[in-house]
Amino acid sequence: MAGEAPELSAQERAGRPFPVSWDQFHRDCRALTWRLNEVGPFHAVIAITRGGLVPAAIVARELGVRVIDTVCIASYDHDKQGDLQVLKGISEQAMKLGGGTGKGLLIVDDLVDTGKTGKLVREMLPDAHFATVYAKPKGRPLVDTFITEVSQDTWIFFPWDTALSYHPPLRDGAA
Ligand SMILES: O=P(O)(O)OC[C@H]1O[C@H](OP(=O)(O)OP(=O)(O)O)[C@H](O)[C@@H]1O
Ligand SMILES: O=c1[nH]c(=O)c2nc[nH]c2[nH]1
Ligand SMILES: [Mg+2]
Repeated sequence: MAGEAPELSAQERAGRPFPVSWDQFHRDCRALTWRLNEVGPFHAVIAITRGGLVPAAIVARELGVRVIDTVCIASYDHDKQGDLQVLKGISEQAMKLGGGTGKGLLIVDDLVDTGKTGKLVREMLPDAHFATVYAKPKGRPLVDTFITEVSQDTWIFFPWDTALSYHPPLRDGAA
């Protein structure tokens, strides 16, 4: 409609950038595992793809868990959230390991933002433990264990989505 403000993407609404390096991400995943080690043992790790694949590999390695399954969910197209689509559900074998309710299973994702993705997976596995590396306030109540909370107006830039590039000096107006 004429005069209507254009819709802002999640990233535009989230004014503060929070870039995370591979090094930092690895350290944060290890810190997450220290906490999870007190909660387990776990029969299997369920990674919420795609972002959950990277922390799931690191956490599973540290915890000595070799059974890893995926639940494949798409919601953001870059930084715009649409309807959640479950592209692949949890395998029958992993469901069995969790007694049908997820008991003894560990769900891993890179972050919770609005909490929509986490809520959907929790409904599939109500008794599973849900861990993320980062959490924003809206999604935080859904998570059992996380490492770093960032404000809702922050956009986290993960190392697999970014590359090194030139940054102008602060005095030239760089943020
Ligand atoms: O709490 P929410 O608002 O639901 O957002 C969190 C989800 O968004 C991102 O996934 P995305 O849908 O971008 O897919 P991807 O993991 O394949 O990048 C992120 O990896 C979480 O899974
Ligand atoms: O790379 C990302 N950074 C974020 O802060 C975020 N929130 C939802 N989905 C996200 N993806
Ligand atoms: Mg994701």
